Amino acid sequence: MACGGDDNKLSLDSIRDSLIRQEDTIIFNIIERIKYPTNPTLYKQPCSVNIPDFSGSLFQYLFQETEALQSKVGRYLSPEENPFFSNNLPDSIIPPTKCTPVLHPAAESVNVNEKILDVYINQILPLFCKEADDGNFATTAACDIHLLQALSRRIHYGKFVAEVKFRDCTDEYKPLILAKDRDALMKLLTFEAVEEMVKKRVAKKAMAFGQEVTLNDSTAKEVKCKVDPTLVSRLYDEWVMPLTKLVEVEYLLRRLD
Ligand SMILES: C=C(O[C@@H]1C=C(C(=O)O)C=C[C@H]1O)C(=O)O
Repeated sequence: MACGGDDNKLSLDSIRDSLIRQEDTIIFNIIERIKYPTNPTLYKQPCSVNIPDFSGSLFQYLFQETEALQSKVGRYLSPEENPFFSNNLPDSIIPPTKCTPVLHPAAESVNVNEKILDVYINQILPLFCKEADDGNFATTAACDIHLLQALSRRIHYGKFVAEVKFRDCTDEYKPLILAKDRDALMKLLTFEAVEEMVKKRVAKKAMAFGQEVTLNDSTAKEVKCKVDPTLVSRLYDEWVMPLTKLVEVEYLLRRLD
């Protein structure tokens, strides 16, 4: 999706297919993260160890350093990737690929990662994980980073969704953008039937991906699931879809700049 070239390739169906595939990544990453408890010490600011020139949490330190390294090898040249810590990110040593951009240039200024991080630490982790510290901080942070990057990619995909919706129905979107009418934009871009399907599908996937696989069916005990499917459905209902729609609105408001 990063490169355009042939505008006809950009369709709501192909973008929705990508969102469906991204569900798999998110659910597998949740299953990995919830092997560990919340580990609140990891997110405590300032952290208990002394890190020169750094006053944030151990998690922030690990995440910031991970992003800096990934930035050097071009991660944030992709319009699908949005950094959590954009201050002082090092330049890429890899040159950008030459392609026609799909998104309006103002897309770069839409970034809701601060909100994602806040909701993740304060609401999502306590919902999915046992409240405790087990000391596995580096491994837990590695799982967090994978999951947060997958959530961020999915949520910021709202920019592509909004671009296609705008191209498909420009006459309907234009007056609402000019009037800066957030509520009407939100209403126009919302497809409730699609959202209902998403909630049902992610619950079904959570059930399938979280199953214990045994070789001998006759000795299999009652089906145990590694992640509660209703929680995955709730994650999408309360945070993933609302934040995707927020990104859509923010992008559309800048679409005519
Ligand atoms: C992403 C879309 O826009 C909105 C957000 C959705 C989502 O985050 O899954 C689903 C339907 C729409 O209300 C879409 O139309 O597919």
